[in-house]
This record gives sequence, structure tokens and C-alpha cells, in this order.
Amino acid sequence: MQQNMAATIEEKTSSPPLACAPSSCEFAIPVIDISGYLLSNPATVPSIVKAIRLAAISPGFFQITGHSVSTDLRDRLFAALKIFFAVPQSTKTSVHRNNSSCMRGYEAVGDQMLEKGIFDRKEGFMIGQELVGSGNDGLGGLRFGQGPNQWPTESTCPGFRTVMEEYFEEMRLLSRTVFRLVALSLGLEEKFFDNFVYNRDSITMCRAHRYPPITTSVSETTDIKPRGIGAHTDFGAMTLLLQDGVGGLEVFHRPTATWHPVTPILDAYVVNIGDMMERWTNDKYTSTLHRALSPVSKQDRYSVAFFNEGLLDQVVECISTCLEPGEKPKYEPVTVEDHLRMRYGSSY
Ligand SMILES: O=C(O)CCC(=O)C(=O)O
Ligand SMILES: [Fe+2]
Repeated sequence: MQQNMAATIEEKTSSPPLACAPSSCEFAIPVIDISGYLLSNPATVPSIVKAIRLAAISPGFFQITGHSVSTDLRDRLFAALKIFFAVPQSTKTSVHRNNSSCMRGYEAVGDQMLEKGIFDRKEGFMIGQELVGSGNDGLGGLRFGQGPNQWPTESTCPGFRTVMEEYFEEMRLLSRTVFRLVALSLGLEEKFFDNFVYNRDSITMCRAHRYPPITTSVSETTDIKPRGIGAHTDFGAMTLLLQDGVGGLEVFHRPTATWHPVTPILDAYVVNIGDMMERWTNDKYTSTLHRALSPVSKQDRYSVAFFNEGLLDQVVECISTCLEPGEKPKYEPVTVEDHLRMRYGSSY
């Protein structure tokens, strides 16, 4: 078995464009309505599953509509986030992720660097599964990525915690649904990923972002367009992203070496395959490079990413249905914990 590492970001961007048939040189991010699956309409399931399989192979991104998360909840979430990001900097700093043993809390503009040499022009706020450990500090027995969230006081951000927690639970459920469709798309039993994604100990991270705008003159005078978030692939298995209508997310199309916007669609989630799933499927499903440009407008842009990183002890080892006859696994088995430690460590 080869001891390959997944393609690095440099390889994903700078390798010569891949040869491609004209049809695969066309770039589109499919929009897939999953309501038939949620409504248990069996006649619709094969076409939904096929669309997911094709999208996960290439471009590794798709948008889903007809999901279970209500407009009301999403509106309340965005309203609460606007209030949170507008509080004085000192209040946000009081819940900075540097105070957290498990990467939870506030991240200031410039704290993260996902693309070498370019600080991300975004603020963030990260939460995860609320776990309290043993001992006086409540941290005993907790593992990588596990622990308590940090919250601003209720008087500074009324209702913020409640809506974030409600949204987190809804997204865990939606993630389980999308993983079930992914399982079917790989010819696996429908609940193959349930324990990975929906266990009390599954590592799931929800990070809200505010991207401050730049003026047109800044965007025209700089060689490198200011990045809200630098070019990267996601570390985990699968990400579900809610974006507002401002736009800025772009996906890299490797065969033509060009960047393409992901047009915001009201009510849709952007779903993308992460590095762990790429490895798990022996590169059948693709973890695609993406970035977010700073908005050139008078408005901030808001988005909320839900990262499914999975169970720490899960061994990620080539799924058997991903091997064609005569094909060999490209990667050594790795635990989720080792994979995440390697990837999270290098971006802050
Ligand atoms: O906000 C966006 O559009 C993208 C966010 C993203 O890619 C990430 O947080 O990993
Ligand atoms: Fe990302």
C-alpha cells in the first residue's frame, strides 16, 4: 500500500491543468432538491442519489434545496449574528477562542491564514457539541475538539445562545440526512455514517462568519484580490454552508484552472466534500479548493459553516465500494483524531 498524502493545496492549484473531455471542462454546481427523500417519496430517491454521486465526484460541491431547516430559524440566526458581531470589540475578545481548550469562541479579522501569506479578512464565532468533562475545571476526560462553548452574556446578546443552539441541533439532523444520501450514493447501507456524524461524541463545528466589505478602489488597486477566506480545502468529511445573498464564495475548477462563483440561492445549503471523505473514498469523491472574496459592496457578508469532522476513533480507510476491480487503496488508514490534529494545527 502506498503511503500517499492527499494532494496538497499547492498541487491542487499549481499542477498543470488536467486533460479533460470538453463536457468535464464545463463547470456547474448542481442544485439538488432533496425534499422527495425527506418526504419518503421512494420514486424520487434514485435520481437524488445519482445527482449527489455525480456532484461529489465532480465538482465536489452542490447546493441542496427542499431541506428541513426553516426560513424562520435561518432569519433569526442571521439577525442574532448581526447583533453579536456589532458588539464592542472588548466583548467579543472576552470570548476569544484563545481562552478555549477546544477552538470554540470568537476569531478576529486576521486570526486565521488558510492561504499561505494571506490573512483572512473575516470575523468568526465557533461553537460545537457542549460537553462538560470531569474534575474541578470540567475538562477531565475530554479529547481533541471536545468541551464547552463560550457565550457572551445574555444581556449583551439577548437570545444569541438560544438560537445558535437551536440551529446547531437542526444542522446535526440535516447533516445526518445528507450523509444518508451520500451513503446510498456510494452503494452503502443508508445508515452507514449515522454513528460517525450523529453520535454524542461526533466532532461537529459550527462557525459563523462576518466578512467586512472593501471599497471598489481597494479591489482594483491590489494585485491579490482581498480574501475573506483564503483558498483551502475543508479538513473534515463534509461541510454544509449557509450563505446570505451577498456572494463571494468561489470554487476552483482544476481542469481549466479557473475560479467560479457559487451563486447564492435563497434557502439553499452549499455542500462540499472535505479531505477526509476524499481519502475515505480513495479520491472518488473530491475535496475541492474554494475561497471567499471580500464583498465589494456597502454590505457585510454573513455565512455559517457546519463542519462534520466525525468520531475521533473512526478509522478512515478506503470504503470497499470505492475500489474498482484491480484498484488498490491509495492511503494508509488514519484515525479522525490524527487527521484533524494534523490539519487544524497548521491554519492558525
Ligand atoms: O463563507 C464562505 O463562503 C466559505 C467558508 C469556508 O469555506 C470555511 O469556513 O471553510
Ligand atoms: Fe471551507
